[in-house]
Amino acid sequence: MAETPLMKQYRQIKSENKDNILFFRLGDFYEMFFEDAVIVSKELGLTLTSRNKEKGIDIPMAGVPFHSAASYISKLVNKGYKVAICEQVENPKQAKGIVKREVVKIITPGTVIDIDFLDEKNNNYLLSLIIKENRAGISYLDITTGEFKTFEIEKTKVLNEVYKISPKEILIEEESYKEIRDEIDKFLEINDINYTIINKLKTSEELIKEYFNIVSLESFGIEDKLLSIDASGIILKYALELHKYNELPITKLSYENRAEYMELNVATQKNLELFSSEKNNIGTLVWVLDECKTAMGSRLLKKFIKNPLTSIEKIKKRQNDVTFFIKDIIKREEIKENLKNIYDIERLIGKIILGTENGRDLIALKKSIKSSIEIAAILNNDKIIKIDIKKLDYLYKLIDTTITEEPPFSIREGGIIKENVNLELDELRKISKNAKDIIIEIEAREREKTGIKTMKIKYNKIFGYFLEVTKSNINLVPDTYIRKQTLTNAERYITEELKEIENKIINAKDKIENLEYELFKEISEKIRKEKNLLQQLANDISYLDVIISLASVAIKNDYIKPELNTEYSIEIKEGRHPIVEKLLIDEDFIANDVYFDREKNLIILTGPNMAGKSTYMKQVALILILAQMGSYVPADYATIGIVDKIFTRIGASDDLVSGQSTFMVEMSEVANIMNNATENSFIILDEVGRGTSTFDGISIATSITEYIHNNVKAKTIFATHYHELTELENRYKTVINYRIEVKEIDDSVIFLRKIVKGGADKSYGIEVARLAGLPNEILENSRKILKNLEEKRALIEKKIKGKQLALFGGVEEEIEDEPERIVEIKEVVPENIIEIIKYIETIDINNITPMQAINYLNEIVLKLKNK
Ligand SMILES: Nc1ncnc2c1ncn2[C@@H]1O[C@H](COP(=O)(O)OP(=O)(O)OP(=O)(O)O)[C@@H](O)[C@H]1O
Repeated sequence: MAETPLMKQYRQIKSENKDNILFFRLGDFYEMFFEDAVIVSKELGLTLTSRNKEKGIDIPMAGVPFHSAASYISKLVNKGYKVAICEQVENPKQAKGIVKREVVKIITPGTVIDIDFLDEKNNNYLLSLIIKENRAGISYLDITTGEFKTFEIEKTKVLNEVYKISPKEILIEEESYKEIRDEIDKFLEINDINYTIINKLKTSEELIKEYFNIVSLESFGIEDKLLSIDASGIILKYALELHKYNELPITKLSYENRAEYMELNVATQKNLELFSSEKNNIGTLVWVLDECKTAMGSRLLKKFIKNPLTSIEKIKKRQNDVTFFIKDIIKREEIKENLKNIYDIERLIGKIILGTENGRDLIALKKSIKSSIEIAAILNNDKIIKIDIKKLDYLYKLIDTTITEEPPFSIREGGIIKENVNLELDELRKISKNAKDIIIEIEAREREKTGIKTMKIKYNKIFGYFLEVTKSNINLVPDTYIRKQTLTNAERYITEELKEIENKIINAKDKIENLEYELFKEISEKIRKEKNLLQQLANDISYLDVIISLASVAIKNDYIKPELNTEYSIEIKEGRHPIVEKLLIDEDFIANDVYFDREKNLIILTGPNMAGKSTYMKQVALILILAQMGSYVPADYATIGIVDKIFTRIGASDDLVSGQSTFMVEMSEVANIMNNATENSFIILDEVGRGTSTFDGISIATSITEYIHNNVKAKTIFATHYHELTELENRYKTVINYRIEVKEIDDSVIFLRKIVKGGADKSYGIEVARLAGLPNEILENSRKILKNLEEKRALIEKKIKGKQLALFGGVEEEIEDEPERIVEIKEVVPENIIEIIKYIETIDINNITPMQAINYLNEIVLKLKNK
């Protein structure tokens, strides 16, 4: 069979939407064909059918009903697909030939506007990226709230910033993509972010000016930021095209100076468990801090957490606001009650601008405005937020006097507009309301006239209103009645008068619906005019919500106000880990101090597995983040010199995904830290060097510590199993040893969780194994082996030390010209230690040089490898 006109139309539209799944409107359904049908049937579990054969081949087809399409679309978009919605754009009854169809919008993961399908506590960002030489321009937009920001940074920091923003979709300029393809491909895959490669715009500046109706970019502070201009142009064009140049809720573009925020790289953001990309945030910092009453507040709180400040004035402003609400319990609690009644104003105003609002949205807005006005009254002269009450009051009254309290979901149904708003509407309503009375009147009159006492006026969908007369009375029916239907016991008639009334009722209903729709849109338009005010209100309310949440959390968890300054030193007394302390059920959290100044800035932390080393280090980092975001902190006392960056090297969580060896990942992260940390940074190193053999590990750990001491000078905590590292305290003035105290009773250890001065002398691995439930037999055997090993090791160490043959430091210095030899000593796994010891013991250790010792070790390794 030849191609039908409909399929011809389909093909034409599909050819312009190759990258999108085409939802093709056919009556009450959206149909997908060919490849699209196969994809959606798989992704949405729809039945795959087929349409009349074309050239002898079945056309695969799948469809969803129009009224429930939104949830299907959102599922597809969440899976990363782009969906083009193709509608019938003329009335099928009036169409000559095939109905005209057009794509009216395209929905992509970063441009979803249907907020019912978005997570309310997370922004839905679209981000654009452009790179030139070693600089990058980034813009990001949440189309549901209108937030549109841009900044420029060094190219090396792109991924850190993108991870902070966590966009749903990225637009990457073509040349830029080529440049960073290797890094970004992996990153996008791991973090499940969709991307589109996009051409640079030649007219970014013009587009921005035209969209915002401004003559110069100066008002946005980006007149000389060429990369930002290009990145913003890309986003704006993309969003406008997808929404077919309808008005978007974007009212301004702001330039962000990223240097005002603490730098946190991707690994650090993950390691510190600030937030989770999942909905479930349990065990994260957000989980502890989020007592916000509004979704807007929760979204802003996440931004605070990801972006601790570095400017002391700005931190203090927030801190003072938190303090205000800690002190004024009455205002705090009263405002909280009001916040509970505030809806997502940010997204409501977005809907109004996009034209997707309904009556319920206006009622939600009204209630939110009412509570906001009450909040303003409670705050009175306390200048925490600056709301223009007069204008808000006008908007409140506008909605209150016009929109019914419980409007229907659809704005086409009527029942939205109150009485006394519009004369014509009231008249029409009267007609429709009176219709029933008129019908009753007619019934009475006709009974009287004909003498048929049992005659009734009834209604059904086919005939509308009709008169029903029982068979026994048929002879009394006048000629003017028009017979419509015969039943067993009765006849049904209509009259001219009844038809007339019926038309009036139907007409009135249509007119009411149309008029209500028009009036509704007029009211929306008036609200839309105040979008700047409402966006400002949304900002103020979210800020207030976050500040009050921080105050409530501080009180509930017994936090204190940290002192902040621009000095180098940090002192925290009785600090606690904000998350772990909340997760402990049977145990109390043991608080610990930390102290850094220029004289002592490098802590070597030893202690058994599971004693609490990671907890301690992370708690220091988290307290810094809390302090610099303006929050109170879990401690008894804290004075904090502001830090510019926090770095962490912890664990091996990413290794599985990236495909690199654990050691490689570890070393590249350490390299990144060494290259980027400044003396104002704070560094956590957990077990660095563990990814390779003991000997290499110790050498590398040692030289890292030395490098930090000599060059970086950042405040650092280095947790390690290598007690050998504790010797550095003797060599370097700024190094200080701490350990986590344990108490040994017979064969078991009790973790005291207290940090004390000095290094640990063993690692208690077997004890931890016992706690983990390893069978006794294995434990006993391990203890014997360990004892044996320790004796031999002590013996060898004595011999080696006697000849300045320490396995680090000394050796390193002597073989400096051949550093690669150290690296060769790999893969010496603990099980092989006995063999190594045996081998070493055959050597006359008193008569060899350090170089020879290294050579011997290499030989051993080779032997073991070849075994
Ligand atoms: N200060 C503390 N007070 C109470 N419990 C603590 C404290 N610190 C740690 N813990 C508990 O001990 C557990 C282990 O702590 P952590 O992971 O910090 O140990 P670790 O020394 O880093 O271990 P490993 O070396 O095996 O990584 C925590 O999950 C927590 O339950």
